[in-house]
Amino acid sequence: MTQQTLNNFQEKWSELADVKDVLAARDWFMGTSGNLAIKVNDEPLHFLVTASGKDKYKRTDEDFLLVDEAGEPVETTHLKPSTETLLHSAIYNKTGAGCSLHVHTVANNVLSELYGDDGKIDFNGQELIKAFGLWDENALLSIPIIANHADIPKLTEVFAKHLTADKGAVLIRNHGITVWGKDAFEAKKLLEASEFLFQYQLALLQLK
Ligand SMILES: CSCCC(=O)C(=O)COP(=O)(O)O
Ligand SMILES: [Zn+2]
Repeated sequence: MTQQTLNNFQEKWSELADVKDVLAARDWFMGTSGNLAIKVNDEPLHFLVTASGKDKYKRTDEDFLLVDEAGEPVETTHLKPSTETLLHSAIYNKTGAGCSLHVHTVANNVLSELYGDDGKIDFNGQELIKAFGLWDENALLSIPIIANHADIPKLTEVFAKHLTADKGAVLIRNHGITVWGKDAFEAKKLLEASEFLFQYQLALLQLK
């Protein structure tokens, strides 16, 4: 590893660890759920992904491991990449994204079930859709909802159909949300904006 590669690796590790701490403070990793990834190198494609099954509320030296474009560890390790690494691989293989985040929350699960049969949930007239770059007064943010296939290659195949832009979000029914953006800042912004919109919609439905 050259000094530059090492510096980049450490920088990306620390960026992802900082995002993980903020999401943990929001209590978005219940029961070891969730996984996070950040691209470290384009060619060959290498990205850091959370190790599977860890308590993501803790910060340790074994939180992430480096994997290749197929989601396989780059070096021999006792750590297992996230069971959902293939979703992150698909993001980096099909888009120009640099960071991808997946969390399970009560709000995203309840809404994915309520709107699951529609295959999407729409938001308009909401200030926070601007986080997705939608600034027009009549702009519509439509977040796709896909079935939660237990078979991860199958889930990835369905998920990958929605990887049509360098930033976006997909809800997996009764499972969670995956967002991606050009870097950690953008991915975190999209995740927070999505969760704000979900919490708002849930609160509104409860008042009706
Ligand atoms: C215990 S949560 C079920 C698996 C899951 O959906 C998830 O997000 C966490 O899996 P990982 O292998 O990334 O820890
Ligand atoms: Zn999950």
